[in-house]
Amino acid sequence: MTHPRDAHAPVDPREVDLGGIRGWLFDLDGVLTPTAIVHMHAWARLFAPFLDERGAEPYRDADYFAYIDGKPRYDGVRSLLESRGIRLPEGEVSDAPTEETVHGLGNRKNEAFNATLAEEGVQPYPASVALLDAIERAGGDVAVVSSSKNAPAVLAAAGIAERFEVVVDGAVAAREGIPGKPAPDMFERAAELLGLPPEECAVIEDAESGVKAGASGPFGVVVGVDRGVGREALAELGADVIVDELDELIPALERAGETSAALNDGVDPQTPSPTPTEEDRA
Ligand SMILES: O=P(O)(O)OC[C@H]1O[C@@H](O)[C@H](O)[C@@H](O)[C@@H]1O
Repeated sequence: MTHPRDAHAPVDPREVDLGGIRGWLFDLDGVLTPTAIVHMHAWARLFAPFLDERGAEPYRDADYFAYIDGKPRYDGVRSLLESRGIRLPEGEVSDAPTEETVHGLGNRKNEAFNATLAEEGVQPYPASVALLDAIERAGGDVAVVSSSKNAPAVLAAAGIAERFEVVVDGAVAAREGIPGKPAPDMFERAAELLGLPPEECAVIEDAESGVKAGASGPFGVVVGVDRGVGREALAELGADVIVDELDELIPALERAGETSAALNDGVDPQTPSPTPTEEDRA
């Protein structure tokens, strides 16, 4: 599938035009908190022995990025099983973690995830908090858009829950029947809840499925955060700008604020200030 962003080479984070952006739609795991790695390890704890017992091709970290990262829980299970040609009964959400069903396996992984979260806790990425602070100073709106049904628990554990009035997570998507990533719908719903057109919102994502979701919607800008997917892949998927850490966007955000303040004052920000006259100095 092609989409309008395919043709664009990513712009430098210092050069990106954030002038029209009023809303910021943040993925959670791997963007605000280093929990992508907790999810990744929990999936490995599920699938390494599971595939081994079946004599299937062994589980590798690359499988996480290709089939699971960013997708709703049971979609991740289905996608990985499909990659190995394994079919299991769907089962029910209420299945015990010991059941050999799609839902049982997903619930087994969820136990592993919650055990690690409880044991180790979680701290947000400092550079992501720095960007949140800068957005707050600039008067922007923020939302979390996460496939995870554990998003509220992760936000609370990281101490950043109160920063977000809008959270569109896996539970909200299931309740409202919103298609999960890589569809753009969860991000569009978050923009709607912020009361902003998607064109005035930035999508911030680290996962393939999430960048695809951003690039296939009408969002103002798609920011790819490289936490392992790789710059080249993020660019191919349609990221407009790629960063290692989110504080790299702060200069562009501050410049956009100065530009709009100058425009509001009727001053062309491109025009250098006139040389002060003797009168000015007096
Ligand atoms: O199982 P949960 O917590 O609802 O999360 C679903 C998915 O949420 C995403 O945010 C993670 O990137 C995935 O790794 C995870 O599988």
